[in-house]
Amino acid sequence: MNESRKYKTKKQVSEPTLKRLPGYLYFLEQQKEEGVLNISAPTIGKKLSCDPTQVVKDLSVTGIKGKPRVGYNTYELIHALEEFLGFNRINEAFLVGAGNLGSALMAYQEHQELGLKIIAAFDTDEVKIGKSVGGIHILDYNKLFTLSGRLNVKIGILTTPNNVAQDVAEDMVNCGVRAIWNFTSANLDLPEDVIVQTTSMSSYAAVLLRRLNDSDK
Ligand SMILES: NC(=O)c1ccc[n+]([C@@H]2O[C@H](COP(=O)([O-])OP(=O)(O)OC[C@H]3O[C@@H](n4cnc5c(N)ncnc54)[C@H](O)[C@@H]3O)[C@@H](O)[C@H]2O)c1
Repeated sequence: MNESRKYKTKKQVSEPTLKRLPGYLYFLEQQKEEGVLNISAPTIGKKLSCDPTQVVKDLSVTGIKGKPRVGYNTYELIHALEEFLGFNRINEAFLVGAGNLGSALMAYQEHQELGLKIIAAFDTDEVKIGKSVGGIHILDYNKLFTLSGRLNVKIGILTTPNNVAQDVAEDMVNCGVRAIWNFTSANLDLPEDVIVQTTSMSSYAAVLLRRLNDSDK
């Protein structure tokens, strides 16, 4: 890869673009498996229902440019996307709240392919403490404070009940966490420099149901 190539800083990249990038990567990996060496923006756009101009704009964040009549080199683009998204680095994460959803996330090892590795889970429930799910130990929540100093983990996954989410999130931040993947419905109030990504299944369900309802009219 060209060492002089400069990535745009992620702050300049819009959230819709960032959300589309993993989809491009997934599609390109499929194409690589099928032996496709070069691929054009219109081909990518057609498959992913995206305007080719938008595809070119999105992929430009990696610093890779397609060649006229040839397109992108599949391998080069995959590598650049992985590097841009941080998928080829392993980022360690804590999970707090090893209940139904937390356990499902712990058992879902494919997160590692996205560069995210849950190294420990914490819970207050004595029945769960000491057990493990997907090879990940569930530890006493009180140990979060002592262990975080040693482990220097920057990512926290929040899967507690909503009513304790704010307190737990504040604890995570006090333990050095800089980015929280929030699965609760709580609207977290945290310092501005903390990155919070909320995955609210209820809002996705609301959009789905509303669209279904509209399409029936
Ligand atoms: N289960 C789902 O499919 C689902 C879907 C969407 C959203 N959510 C959201 O995810 C969150 C968890 O849901 P769930 O169904 O897994 O609940 P759950 O009750 O099964 O799990 C919550 C876990 O958090 C632990 N916990 C409670 N207080 C704690 C604290 N102060 N510190 C550390 N751990 C604590 C509990 O012991 C329990 O193990 C909720 O906010 C819920 O709204 C769940």
